[in-house]
Amino acid sequence: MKKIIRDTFGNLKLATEKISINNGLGRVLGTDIVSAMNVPHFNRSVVDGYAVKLTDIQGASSAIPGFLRITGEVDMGKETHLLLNQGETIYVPTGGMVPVGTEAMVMIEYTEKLGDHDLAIYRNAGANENMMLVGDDIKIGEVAFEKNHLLRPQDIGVLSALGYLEVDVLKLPRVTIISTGDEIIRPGEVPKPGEVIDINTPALGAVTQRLGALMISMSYARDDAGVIQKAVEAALINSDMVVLSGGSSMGEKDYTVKVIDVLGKVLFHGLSIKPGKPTILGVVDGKPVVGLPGQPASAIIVYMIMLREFMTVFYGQDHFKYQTVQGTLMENVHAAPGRRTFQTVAIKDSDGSIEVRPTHGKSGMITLLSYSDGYIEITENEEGKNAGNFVKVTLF
Ligand SMILES: Nc1nc2c(c(=O)[nH]1)N[C@H]1C(S)=C(S)[C@@H](COP(=O)(O)OP(=O)(O)OC[C@H]3O[C@@H](n4cnc5c(N)ncnc54)[C@H](O)[C@@H]3O)O[C@H]1N2
Ligand code: MOO
Repeated sequence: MKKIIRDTFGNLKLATEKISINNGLGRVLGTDIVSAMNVPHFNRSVVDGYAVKLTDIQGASSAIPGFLRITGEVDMGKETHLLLNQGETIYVPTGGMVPVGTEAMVMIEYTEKLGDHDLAIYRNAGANENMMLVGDDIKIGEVAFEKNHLLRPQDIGVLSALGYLEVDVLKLPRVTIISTGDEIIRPGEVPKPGEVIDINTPALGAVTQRLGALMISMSYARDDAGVIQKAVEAALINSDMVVLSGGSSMGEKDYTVKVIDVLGKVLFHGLSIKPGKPTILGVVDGKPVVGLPGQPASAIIVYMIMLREFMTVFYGQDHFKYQTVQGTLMENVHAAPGRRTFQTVAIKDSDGSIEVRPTHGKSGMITLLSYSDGYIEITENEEGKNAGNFVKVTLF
């Protein structure tokens, strides 16, 4: 699946848009960010203390202090034109600009004022100690971030330090989710026997959001090839990806694969995974059209796995790694032979060691996922896992 997604859609490019850096959290950079300035752009003190020449306090200690003449004080936030000469010292507050000639800063607690103009210093210092020099943080011309970098809170801080108010980011991939099925009714409606309140659209929308994409629309289609085809065509106008829920199997009224076949090309119908065997992937107008199994737990798990691959393609980087924890399996787990099994599990922290227990239920049960914390993967070549095995859990 990974390979087919990368080979077919590897060239899909998202347009960029300019946004305020204050809305940048979780967005992906559309350009390299090259620093147009040095940060800091003046030599500054990182302590409240006194500017010194190294030789003036060489060998100074609590027993034998160095004595210096105080010739001035730097004002916070102002440029200083003071000059530090041999035998002199100048007070500089934390963050203040250090005078030309300063070789180190000594913290105020290692000094003692003797009258208004004399200072005893009770320790020595190394070159540039307690100072931040021009460009120490970021140098002019330096690439602060490369294109496709995912912005975290600290990165927003870097952008602000570099003078950015706005930044170019990749547009969020737009996804339309279409739930198919004659039995599906909208959330909020009261189901008659045989009808089912839609679970998948809201849940898949939330997966979309969590993975950094945008659900632009959700719609419903009856089990009718013409209706589904029209819904897909309409969705493709404004979407980067279309997701159909239900109708992926072999039933008489399972039209997803037929519709993709008419509009474009079916890349695969069926994956050797459990759950999610009947999953479909197609391409229409160069865009992915995904057919998810209708069973809610299957649809959600398969979508989490597939969308992550698509986001890697869209954003050019694997930003959306799911978190994993390792723990000890507490019960034997059997796998479907020849299929990669995604076994849902619950985890419990027992005195610092993680206990992993399989959760059981039918893939039509949405609570199977809500009382699970994640899943373990059992490869197609394994028959299962045994109690006592150390396993990796991918968290939901
Ligand atoms: N003869 C076979 N039958 C089935 C097979 C098979 O290989 N041969 N595979 C089974 C597996 S596995 C799955 S998964 C399902 C997939 O079926 P579809 O993708 O065609 O989905 P539907 O038939 O439309 O629905 C299945 C089930 O899920 C409920 N559903 C559908 N959409 C929603 C929704 N939006 N919200 C809540 N629930 C939904 C639907 O009512 C059905 O109960 O096929 C098996 N059958
Ligand atoms: O493979 Mo279906 O997706 O078991 O529920």
